[in-house]
Amino acid sequence: MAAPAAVTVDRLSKHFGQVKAVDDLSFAVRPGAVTGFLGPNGAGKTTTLRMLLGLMRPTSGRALIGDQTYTELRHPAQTVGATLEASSFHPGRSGLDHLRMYAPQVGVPDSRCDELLELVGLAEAKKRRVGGYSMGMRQRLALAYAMLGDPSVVILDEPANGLDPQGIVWLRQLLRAFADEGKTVLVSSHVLSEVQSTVDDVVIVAKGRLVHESSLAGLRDLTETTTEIVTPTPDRLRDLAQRREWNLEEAPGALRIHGVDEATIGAAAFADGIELHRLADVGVGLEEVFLRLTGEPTQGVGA
Ligand SMILES: Nc1ncnc2c1ncn2[C@@H]1O[C@H](COP(=O)(O)OP(=O)(O)OP(=O)(O)O)[C@@H](O)[C@H]1O
Repeated sequence: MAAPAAVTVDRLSKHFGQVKAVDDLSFAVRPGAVTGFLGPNGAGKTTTLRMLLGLMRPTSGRALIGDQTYTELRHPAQTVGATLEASSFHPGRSGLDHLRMYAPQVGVPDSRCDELLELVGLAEAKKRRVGGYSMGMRQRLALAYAMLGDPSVVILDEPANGLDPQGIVWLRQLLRAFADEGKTVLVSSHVLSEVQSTVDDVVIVAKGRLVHESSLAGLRDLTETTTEIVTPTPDRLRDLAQRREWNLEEAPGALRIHGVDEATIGAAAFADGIELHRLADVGVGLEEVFLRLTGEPTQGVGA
């Protein structure tokens, strides 16, 4: 039997006057995996996370950690760690002071603060004032803050913001390690490419509503491989496609083969001595699938 969902959003809505920031949204997030919470700017991600963390009351519906709302949790810091407010640190205080002030509330010793600052790569900067931290350093501090109580659910709002490429690789490994420990990891982003090598599952929202929920593999199933070929000897290519049982389609001045990539077609054409003047991937990639789902205009593809 699958483990019960660690985060459940159930028919959740939040309206600000006429604006339906979150509109009858339902999804579930499982433990032991990294889930991407994705959608364009203004899709309602932060509003959803704020309701999940008890920072905002829903207009209707429920946002649950386990089977409780955040405000019902007996040990919130040990249950959920979040980085919603990465910019709200006091500029005059050091990173270490921030964690030390919070440690007694969470019930952990000061030594845990040093350990965590080491884990997030801030050991050398821990005594510097946060006002002098870069955006990426603040993200790292926010992560240390979230992890202080060793929570089983980790909720991160755009955690890659401000991180350099090495920082992004580091973050990916850290999130993977959390998931491998059995933690529930929910990470929001407005860019699929930023998280696609990190996440196991995706929850995609647009205009406050759910537009897709599946594994990343399930999202990949919506992609289409189509290769366009221009050759001076199209009959020979038609013959090759027939022998290989490829799905070939006639296009103006070109041939298109569905479900077979450029490398496979190029190699087969080369083996048969067929001259090619063009061999191009014209399919629908993961990013395009995401843009279509979220209703963003895409170039050259009917959305
Ligand atoms: N306190 C508020 N008062 C009025 N409208 C709000 C408030 N908070 C959010 N909104 C509106 O709700 C919608 C969803 O905003 P939200 O910040 O949740 O989106 P998001 O998906 O997190 O976007 P981004 O990726 O830009 O952070 C937007 O139209 C936003 O303007």
